[in-house]
Amino acid sequence: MGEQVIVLTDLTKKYGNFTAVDHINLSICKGEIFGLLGPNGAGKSTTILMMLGLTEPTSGKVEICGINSTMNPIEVKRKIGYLPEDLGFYDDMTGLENLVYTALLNGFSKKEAKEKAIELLNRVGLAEQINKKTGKYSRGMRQRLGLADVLIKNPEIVILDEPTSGIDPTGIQEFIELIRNLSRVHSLTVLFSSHNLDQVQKACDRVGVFNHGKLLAQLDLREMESKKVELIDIYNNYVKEGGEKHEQS
Ligand SMILES: Nc1ncnc2c1ncn2[C@@H]1O[C@H](COP(=O)(O)OP(=O)(O)OP(=O)(O)O)[C@@H](O)[C@H]1O
Repeated sequence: MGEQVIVLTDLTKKYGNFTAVDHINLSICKGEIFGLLGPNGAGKSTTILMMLGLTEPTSGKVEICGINSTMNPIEVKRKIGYLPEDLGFYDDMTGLENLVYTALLNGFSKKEAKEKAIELLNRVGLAEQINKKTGKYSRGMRQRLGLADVLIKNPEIVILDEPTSGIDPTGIQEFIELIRNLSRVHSLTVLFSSHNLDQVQKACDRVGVFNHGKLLAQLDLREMESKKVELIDIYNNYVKEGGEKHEQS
């Protein structure tokens, strides 16, 4: 097994008497694409907030590259690039200007910022859109730009929260290919949180099935493929209690 970059130990978060995250144990290795799969309210976002050091666990701990997120949130933020469902840009600025702005905020000189921004725009497939105002970008283009934006600080881990919502099917496929390619070429560890089983299946190496705050199963998708086991069957088996059955699209 490779280097473990995300380690959750008995991680629990309670809001009053309600347990949003319930004793989760999970290790994710460098370079893996791991899916957090579960219906709304399963506890995925709360788990991510604890990884980022933005919410304190009630008990248990989170370690990111060996750093405790709760004790050292600033150090951890340097390791993680977090792409929320909808990242805001300055719509009257071009893709290039937006990225240069982020690079300057991250301490790059003007020359380095421009070089870095152009390199990343190329990497995410937006080379032809660099001088277009982001207000005119499609949802798929905005998400690519969002990915470039989080990659500026060279994170070891990228966390994507419902990254494909609102993108058309071709855009989704391209975005997933982009993530897989980035992970393969740059050994980037990716956490892909989604309630869309189909997309998680296409994007991820492994998947954790969440429901009612619990991590019910950890599945190796390539292994399942070779054994011809269907994710949808396992998912429905675990999540049926909550009444949410997933129909494959
Ligand atoms: N600040 C809070 N106070 C009280 N309850 C909360 C709070 N934040 C989250 N919860 C509850 O914790 C549970 C888990 O929420 P969470 O947002 O982590 O789920 P999720 O899997 O990310 O779902 P979604 O896909 O809808 O974001 C939900 O029942 C939610 O209502």
